[in-house]
Amino acid sequence: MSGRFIAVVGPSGVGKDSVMEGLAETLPDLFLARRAITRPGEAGGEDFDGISEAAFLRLEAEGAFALSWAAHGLHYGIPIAVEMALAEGRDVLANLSRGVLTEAKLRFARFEVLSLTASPDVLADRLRGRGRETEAEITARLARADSALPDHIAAIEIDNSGPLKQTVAQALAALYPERAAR
Ligand SMILES: Nc1ncnc2c1ncn2[C@@H]1O[C@H](COP(=O)(O)OP(=O)(O)O)[C@@H](O)[C@H]1O
Ligand SMILES: O=P(O)(O)OC[C@H]1O[C@H](OP(=O)(O)OP(=O)(O)O)[C@H](O)[C@@H]1O
Repeated sequence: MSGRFIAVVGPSGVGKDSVMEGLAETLPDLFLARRAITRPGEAGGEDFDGISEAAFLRLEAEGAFALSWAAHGLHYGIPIAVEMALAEGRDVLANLSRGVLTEAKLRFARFEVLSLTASPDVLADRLRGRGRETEAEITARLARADSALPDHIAAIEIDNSGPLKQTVAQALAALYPERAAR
């Protein structure tokens, strides 16, 4: 059977990449989608492929991305390699924009959404602590923090205001209930 495409969504700074890494530590067989982003490669945070806008647009036109979108003045792409991992039966985790969920649901036969939340104060602290964005960029990211998921998208919702370990344990239990039963 093919793997599941698991979209991880939520406001900037909520902990999407941290939770994805925590899940992959426990389940090394998970495939973490490495995104192409038009952000300088040394920017820090998640492991991503930093490319120029011209390179991004060329790759996008060539069909190199399973999904692509623009946000925060940047372009983002999920490499087509995820299709191969799914075909091998591996579950794929990808940090997505909430705006691309409808398209993703149509594209992937087995599709799940992990929606992470945290209070505005926690988000602001985390973004400042991460230190990747300027104060103006942080303000812009906080302004879109409460955008909702589309109505027809069912999601596993987990609050990541507490310890990361707790969130990872909750996500594991929700995504892999058979593990908890063992
Ligand atoms: N549960 C948590 N408790 C404390 N800090 C966290 C937690 N989850 C994430 N962080 C920290 O918050 C910052 C933003 O996390 P990150 O995973 O980059 O979020 P996102 O990918 O959603 O923008 C990082 O510095 C990360 O280490
Ligand atoms: O439409 P939204 O749901 O608001 O999401 C917009 C973008 O924000 C996040 O990007 P990015 O990884 O650059 O930011 P983050 O690490 O701060 O979440 C997310 O992965 C999307 O690419």
